[in-house]
Amino acid sequence: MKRVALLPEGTVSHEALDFLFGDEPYEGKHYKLIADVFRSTDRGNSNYSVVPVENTIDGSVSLHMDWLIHEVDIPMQCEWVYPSIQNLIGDRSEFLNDRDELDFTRIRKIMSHPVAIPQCLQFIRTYAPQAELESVGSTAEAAEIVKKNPGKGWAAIATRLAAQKHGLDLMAERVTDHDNNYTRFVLIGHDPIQLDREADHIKTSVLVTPPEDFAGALHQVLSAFAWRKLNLSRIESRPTKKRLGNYHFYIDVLESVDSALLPAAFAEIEALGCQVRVLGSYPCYIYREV
Ligand SMILES: O=C(O)C(=O)C[C@]1(C(=O)O)C=C[C@@H](O)C=C1
Repeated sequence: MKRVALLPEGTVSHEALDFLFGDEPYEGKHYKLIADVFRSTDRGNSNYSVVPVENTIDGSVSLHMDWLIHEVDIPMQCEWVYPSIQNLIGDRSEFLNDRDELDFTRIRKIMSHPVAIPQCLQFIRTYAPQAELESVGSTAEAAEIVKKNPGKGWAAIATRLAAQKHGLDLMAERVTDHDNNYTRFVLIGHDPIQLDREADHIKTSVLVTPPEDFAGALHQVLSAFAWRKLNLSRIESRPTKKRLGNYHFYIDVLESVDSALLPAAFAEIEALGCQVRVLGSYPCYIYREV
């Protein structure tokens, strides 16, 4: 059975992995910190790691992108998109007013994952503007901390699954600023994965590093894709971390690396003096409501 490293039980990552695997059994290896999720596959303790890379509201998860680029060299084997449904959870009896109604202005602190808090900022500013905000390793860890600290006026932004697991109340459901809130996940591992579902498309992720002080670098790199009519679905600049103002271009192309066009585009980019590192060429699955 495949061993899959991921954040704790009850996280969005956990819900998303269950969706991806469907009826296919897997052994989940849960870690509190994303760093350990990466290390697990890197050290051979797991076959795959689940990595959230982008969110509709908060954008790129830069910490995770940087782990992919700088800390490990593990290929991406598939990508999928899954809804990030966040809720305000806690012990409702702590937040009742004299009329026995929930009053979120009584909340002292709201905890969650640093990517989940910005997804719910309008809700927090409207209903609990006084609450201190604290980031922890995952949405499920926030729920666990709230459960272990009764009577302190703490609440968590987390999944329905985390509320169930930790015996907390769903005080407000679906509190993200937009309903269309999705997270893009990638599964990284050394072996390709076969899943019993049809891919929506194939994508190749590549990291292009231009030489220093290369005028027009981005324009020339993009033109190698453009004139071949290769469709890019994402492009980001990430710091090389070597010198301020030096960047890698992280690029997603909607094409397989096995096509004739893509290797030719890479050869053209290399001929410009840029380094090209393929991070993976993999199937993508889009979530559909059942
Ligand atoms: O904390 C969780 O529940 C996670 O699975 C992590 C994570 C992320 O890292 O982006 C995943 C999706 C959510 O949008 C918020 C947090």
